[in-house]
Amino acid sequence: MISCRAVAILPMAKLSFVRAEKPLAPDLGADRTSVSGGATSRRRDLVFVVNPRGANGRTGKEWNKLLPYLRSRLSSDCNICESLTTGPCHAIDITREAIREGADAVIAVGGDGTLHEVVNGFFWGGKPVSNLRGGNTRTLNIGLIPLGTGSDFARTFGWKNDPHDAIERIAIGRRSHIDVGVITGESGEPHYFINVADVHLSAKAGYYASRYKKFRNLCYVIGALQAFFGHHNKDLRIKIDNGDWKVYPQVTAICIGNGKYFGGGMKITPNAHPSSRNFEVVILQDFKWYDFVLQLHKLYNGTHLLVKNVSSRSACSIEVEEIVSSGSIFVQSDGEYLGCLPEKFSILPGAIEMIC
Ligand SMILES: Nc1ncnc2c1ncn2[C@@H]1O[C@H](COP(=O)(O)OP(=O)(O)OP(=O)(O)O)[C@@H](O)[C@H]1O
Repeated sequence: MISCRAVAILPMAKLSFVRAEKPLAPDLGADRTSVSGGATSRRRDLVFVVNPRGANGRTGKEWNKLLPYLRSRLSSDCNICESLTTGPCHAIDITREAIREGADAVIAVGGDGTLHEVVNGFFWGGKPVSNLRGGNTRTLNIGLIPLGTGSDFARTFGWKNDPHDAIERIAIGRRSHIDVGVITGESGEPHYFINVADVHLSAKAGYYASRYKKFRNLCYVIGALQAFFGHHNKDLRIKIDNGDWKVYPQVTAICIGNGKYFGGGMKITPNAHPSSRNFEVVILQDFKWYDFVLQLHKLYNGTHLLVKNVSSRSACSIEVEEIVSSGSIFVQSDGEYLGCLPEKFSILPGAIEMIC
């Protein structure tokens, strides 16, 4: 499995923007002004970044079925550009290029992994990517047509994996500022997440789950059980909101929620919300595999915070490191393997405007 962190630091010359194979409307750069209802309004330039391999290939099939409806619903007001990803991390490059070209919105079509890459495409070298065409007052939006296996980010907003609902949201165009998480490790190169970042067992579970996507949401339970083989809870040093370092004994997992759900519907950080301007940090300690099995239903309905050895608090930043470095404690962000500890997780309040 590839971590996008390495790819995100490639020089721009190596990146390529794949234009729509079948542009549905005039491409970016065409005349963008239309008159509707007697008032002059500019046509919005929407770039759809589609992962055809999402949900074990179902995303690509659904997208093809969706195109005629999408065209009929949106193309009277919007220029539509579709760009299919060709492999992991490609959505980052497409997004950056689209923003530089002056897109009004980049819409992720796929699962949380695709959304995660699109979010990372909004940034470059620690700063937001800007429109190179300049000279206008556009606001840049991110959108989502959730068509993944877990599609956990969408659950926080109560959105279903129903692309018609998503197209309706895009057509209406209501927007809201949401927070973005930023992760900085030893390399210093920032990496961004929008939903949940997590450490240790759950991150390892996500790593394994990605091999079983053909089993749909069951892949996360299979991944978690596999992750318990050879798993050891670890004493970790944690610093919250730039306070003092504290040792947390026998940590099973640390979950840093901007959104509420991960693992295909587990309500792991039930008090988190992407517009709250902070994370909910949930720490599980001293869990054995049978605790996981016995408490699984509580993880799904969010009542696990009442279980012994589970703690929760809100925070704007959290740093986590091993006491004795082994380089074996997994970190994942939005369900994507990122690397190993140490890492610092901080919130960027209201960093992105989302079509909600
Ligand atoms: N063309 C491609 N071929 C293979 N893999 C791709 C391609 N485009 C993107 N990917 C990778 O596919 C992975 C999964 O994508 P995505 O998140 O959309 O679907 P999912 O895993 O089924 O959904 P979820 O993350 O919500 O469970 C991402 O890690 C992404 O890097």
